[in-house]
Amino acid sequence: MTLDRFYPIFDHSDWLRRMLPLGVKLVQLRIKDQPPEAVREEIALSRDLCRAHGAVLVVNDYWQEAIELGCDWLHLGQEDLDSADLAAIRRAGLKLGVSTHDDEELERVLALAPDYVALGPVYPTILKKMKWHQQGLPRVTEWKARVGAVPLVAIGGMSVERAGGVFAAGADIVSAVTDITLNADPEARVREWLEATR
Ligand SMILES: Cc1ncc(COP(=O)(O)OP(=O)(O)O)c(N)n1
Ligand SMILES: Cc1nc(C(=O)O)sc1CCOP(=O)(O)O
Ligand SMILES: [Mg+2]
Repeated sequence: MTLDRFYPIFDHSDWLRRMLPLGVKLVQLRIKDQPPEAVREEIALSRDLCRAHGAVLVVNDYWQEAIELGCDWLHLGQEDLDSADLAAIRRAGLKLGVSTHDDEELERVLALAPDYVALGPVYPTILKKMKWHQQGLPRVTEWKARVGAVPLVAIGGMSVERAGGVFAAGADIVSAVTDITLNADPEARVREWLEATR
C-alpha cells in the first residue's frame, strides 16, 4: 500500500471531521494528557471517520487501544517502544511507523522492520521541546539512503513552502501540525497542502 505524501497530525477527532472531506488520506491522531475514556472515544471516532472517507488513520502512542479498537496503523517513538508489546502489535496486524532522531535510534528501528520511518525535527518545531534543534535537508538525504524502500516521513517545522525541498532531499511523506492548526484558515491551508503534494 502506498501512503499519501501529505500526513497531517491532529489532537482531536473534530479536526478530522473538518479535514477529511477536503481529501486528506493519511492522518495521525496524537492525543496527549486526556483521561482514558476520552482517549478511547477519540480513537474510535477517528477510526470510523477515516474509514468513511477512505483515509488511513495512524494512532499515536496508544498501542493497546489501537489493537482493542481494531485500528490499522500505529506510530511509536523511542520511549514508546521501550514499553510496547511489539509481538502483540504485529499479531494484531497493525502497521507500525516509528520516530528517529539519530543514528542509534535508526539502527534500533530498522531491526524492527517498520512500515515507515520518521525523521525529525527537520526544521525547528514549536510544538514540543526537543533535544534536537534541526536535522536539516542533508540528513533527510542520508536517512533515505539508509532506509531504502521503507517510506521516509519528514517532520518538524514543515510548511507548504518547505515541502518541495524536503521531497527533493529524499522524503516520501511530509508531516505537519502547527502549519495547519495555527493557521488563520486551516481548511485553506490543507487545500494548499493537497495541491502541493498531489
Ligand atoms: C510522523 C511522526 N513522527 C514523529 C512523531 C513523534 O513521536 P514521539 O517521538 O513518540 O513523540 P510524541 O508525538 O508521542 O510526543 C510522531 N508523533 N509522528
Ligand atoms: C510530534 C513531533 N515529533 C517530532 C520529531 O522530530 O519526532 S517533531 C514534532 C512536531 C511537529 O510539529 P510541527 O509540524 O508543528 O513542527
Ligand atoms: Mg510517542
